[in-house]
Amino acid sequence: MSAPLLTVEHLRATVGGQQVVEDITFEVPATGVTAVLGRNGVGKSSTLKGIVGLYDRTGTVTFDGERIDHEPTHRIIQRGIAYVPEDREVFSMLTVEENLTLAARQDQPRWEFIHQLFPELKQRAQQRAGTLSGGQQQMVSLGRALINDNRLLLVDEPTKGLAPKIVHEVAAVLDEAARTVPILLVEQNLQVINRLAHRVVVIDSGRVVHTGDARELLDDTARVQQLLGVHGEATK
Ligand SMILES: Nc1ncnc2c1ncn2[C@@H]1O[C@H](COP(=O)(O)OP(=O)(O)OP(=O)(O)O)[C@@H](O)[C@H]1O
Repeated sequence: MSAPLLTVEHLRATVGGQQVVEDITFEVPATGVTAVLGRNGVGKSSTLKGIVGLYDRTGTVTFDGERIDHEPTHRIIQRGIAYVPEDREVFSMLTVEENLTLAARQDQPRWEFIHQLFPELKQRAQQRAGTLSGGQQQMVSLGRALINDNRLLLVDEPTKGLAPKIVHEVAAVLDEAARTVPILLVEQNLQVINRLAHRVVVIDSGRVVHTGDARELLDDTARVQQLLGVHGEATK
């Protein structure tokens, strides 16, 4: 693996006094998709929130050689780490275009890239985001991250609750985006992992229990069953 872009060491996170991440250590390379896997409630989302400072955390997080674990979230975002939350936070009363414009931090928002990735968002530019389908809102949410020239994307369960056809579309967008920016992806759908992920980090009870090549893990159905409690065929 080339030099990591993000290094997480002994990350521990708490929210409301409750410990939600025990002791997480892993690296994210500077290219490709690194998937965070694990059963429900093991601390995947909390790990992303700890990295971007949305939950109180201790431990060391290094981004491109610099410590970011004491920085506030807005400073981390300014460094070029985009965070796409699980619940598709869009401003429902604002239009698609307004949602995207508000997210643009840089002098030259990447409108062309966004419209190429999401032709539908161009057609629906004047529609209020709250009236979009779940899949379309997910596209807005991803668009809000991709409109900036970010250096790393943290994406939390982007296909959750979406119809299979839309899951496929979201995966296609992430696949395309991953050619331009590395992605740390929390995802439960193993077909999506199979399509996108190069490396995997498996969490159980707030700790990392496996890291390695995505294909190697997915080809080992017994190990998938052991680590994730799902049948290996779910990856096909
Ligand atoms: N804001 C919060 N308040 C209280 N408990 C929380 C909060 N966030 C997370 N937790 C708890 O921390 C644990 C880990 O949650 P987290 O959402 O990180 O897991 P996850 O692996 O992402 O799960 P899922 O796959 O179900 O989204 C769970 O027991 C959860 O209930």
